[in-house]
Amino acid sequence: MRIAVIGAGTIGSAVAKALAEEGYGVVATRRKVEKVEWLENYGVDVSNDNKVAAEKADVIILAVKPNKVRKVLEEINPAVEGKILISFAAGLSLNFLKRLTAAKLVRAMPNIAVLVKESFTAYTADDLDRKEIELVEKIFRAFGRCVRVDEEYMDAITGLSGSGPAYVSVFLESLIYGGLKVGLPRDTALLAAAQTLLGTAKLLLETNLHPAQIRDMVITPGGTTIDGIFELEDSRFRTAIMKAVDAATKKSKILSLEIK
Ligand SMILES: NC(=O)C1=CN([C@@H]2O[C@H](COP(=O)(O)OP(=O)(O)OC[C@H]3O[C@@H](n4cnc5c(N)ncnc54)[C@H](O)[C@@H]3O)[C@@H](O)[C@H]2O)C=CC1
Ligand SMILES: O=C(O)[C@@H]1CCC=N1
Repeated sequence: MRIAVIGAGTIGSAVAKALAEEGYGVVATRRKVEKVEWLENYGVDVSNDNKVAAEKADVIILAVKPNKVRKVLEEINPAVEGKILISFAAGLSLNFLKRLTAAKLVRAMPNIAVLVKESFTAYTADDLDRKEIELVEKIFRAFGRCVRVDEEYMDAITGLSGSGPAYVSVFLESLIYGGLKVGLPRDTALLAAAQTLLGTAKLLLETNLHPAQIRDMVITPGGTTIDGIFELEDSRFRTAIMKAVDAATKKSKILSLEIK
């Protein structure tokens, strides 16, 4: 099984590395190939020839920015005809992609936690049989969890889990700042914030507890936490997060309209 990752930038190079570590034969392409030579240390072949990379691959992962997709597909067609092509491009629908290629299309949205093999990857596909879906899911599971969704949810997934690590990082940074404000050493504040996030996520995933239940377990009546929660509510923290997901989802919905 040979996989070509076309466009080894931030997400593409993370995926190429993860797949090579899981034993796949991987070629990663980028125009300035010297910027991805470090991937060779992980067993990834690197190239600036998209066409040859696609020709030699069984599965193609397209990890260029949405506005480069048309140009790259013009270049790698017909080498991808009938092969599985997984697009990571935000906002580009299966129908949009179908007009550009005769590959068997998968529209997928991973996130940057690919780097530690903890991505949440949602995907949608129309034309793949059961064996091909199994193959695609095996690829996604090499760098985290995956879920198949109806295409109508892909923009919302983009706004939530695709962009999510950025929001969570802002939250983490804010927790760290809070720790610094009340006098914690930097390294202690960072570890306290990150481990608290990790532990809470694990608690949620490993039990059937709803976040509201976890919140209530932490709030001792008349204790310390409720004073912190009061400030979050007063600052409309939840509204801010909901607005972030909503805005990124809307952007995903209009992205393909902006692309010629
Ligand atoms: N960064 C992220 O966390 C996520 C990004 N995505 C999607 O992945 C795609 C890439 O995003 P990023 O990695 O953030 O962008 P990026 O800009 O870091 O990576 C794109 C790479 O493609 C390369 N490239 C451009 N034209 C090329 C060509 N003709 N041939 C070969 N390589 C070419 C660029 O040099 C660049 O290294 C986008 O479509 C984005 O929507 C999806 C999920 C998460
Ligand atoms: O910001 C972006 O457009 C990409 C898609 C999801 C995460 N990064």
